[in-house]
Amino acid sequence: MACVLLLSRPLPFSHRLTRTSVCLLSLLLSYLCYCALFPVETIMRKTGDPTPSCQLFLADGAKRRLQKSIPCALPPPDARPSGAEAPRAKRADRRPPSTLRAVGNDAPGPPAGNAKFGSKKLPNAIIVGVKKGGTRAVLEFIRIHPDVRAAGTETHFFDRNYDRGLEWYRGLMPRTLESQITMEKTPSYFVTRETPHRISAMSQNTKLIVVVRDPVTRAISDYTQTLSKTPDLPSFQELAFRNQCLGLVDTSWNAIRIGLYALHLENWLRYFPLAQIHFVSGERLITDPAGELARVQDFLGLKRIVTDKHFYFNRTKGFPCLKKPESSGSPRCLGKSKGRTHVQIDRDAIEQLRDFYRPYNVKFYEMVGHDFKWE
Ligand SMILES: Nc1ncnc2c1ncn2[C@@H]1O[C@H](COP(=O)(O)OS(=O)(=O)O)[C@@H](OP(=O)(O)O)[C@H]1O
Repeated sequence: MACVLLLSRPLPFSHRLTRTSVCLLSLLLSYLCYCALFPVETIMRKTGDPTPSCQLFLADGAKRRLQKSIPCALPPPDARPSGAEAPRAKRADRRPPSTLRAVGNDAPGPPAGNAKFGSKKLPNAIIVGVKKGGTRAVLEFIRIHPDVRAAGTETHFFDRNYDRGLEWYRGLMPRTLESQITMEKTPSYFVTRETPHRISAMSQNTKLIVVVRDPVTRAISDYTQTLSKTPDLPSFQELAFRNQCLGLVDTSWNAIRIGLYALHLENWLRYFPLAQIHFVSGERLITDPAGELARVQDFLGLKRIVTDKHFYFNRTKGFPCLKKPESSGSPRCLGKSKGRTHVQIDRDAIEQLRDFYRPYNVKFYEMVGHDFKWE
């Protein structure tokens, strides 16, 4: 406008030059105003740019984890709940990375952050046993690793819910990014005959973790748990022996049967190579949780991120617990059902059970190539 008014009057050449400069200057000012009002980002979104950069909305840590999957690791359209918006459109999704590392408790739901990223996948690794071995401790300790996400509750898919199908099973899993491992734990799998075959039918590459513990202590732990729910239960000895004087052990009692590790393992080895099964010592898990977790991380091909810095020994509980996470919250011990005071069993019965299990234990040590020293 200013340009038009100035040019409408005849002026000398030098004045015309000045007017041209004024004109160019006003054009430049108009352009700058336009840029300020309509930034490039807005324009890209309006024109439907398909690859918005996630990095704009994520703090440093999350950026690093997402780098491999940029452009944005959105779930495929079919994996997103209907009507769900793309992550960047929602304020709630712009959570700090610390929430990705939320520590689970006894039977936790999925950590709050990261909820809309990634997709639900069938597990790459399963803690298959053994009951009362320390399976919850292993899952809760490994899931503080940023590259691990786990189903909080036991799914019992391969033993009790197999008829529901793999898609049902997948639906129970947390969302994961491509770089993350999906895990679950159901301790009864180890002693269920059909399970190895069914897991191998899902994927022959599934990594298996078995937390083993002295079968005598394990049986007493198992009995203590049942007794806490059924107070009028017969005595441990009555259940454990068909004839205690003759030292005849009742192997049909589940608390005894579960501890025959060598027999159960034979069944797994029909479907999986030994190298695909990792054995955690339930005893060392208590005395050296960081050492056991280092081996679990190596087995899963993970960087050793969970270390002794994450644990402290809680004297009141008598077990290792997780330290307070960097961000907030309080130290985390497992729930009351983990680390109970055991029912007192007389020494003779314990000795008889030790004699009974010895040959099975020796066979188990030979099979796995490791002496767990249960004496
Ligand atoms: N850090 C820590 N805190 C608490 N408890 C721990 C821990 N590490 C291992 N354990 C041992 O875990 C035993 C329970 O095993 P599981 O989690 O496999 O039990 S269950 O099968 O899921 O019911 C539980 O057995 P009990 O002591 O007999 O209760 C514990 O000995």
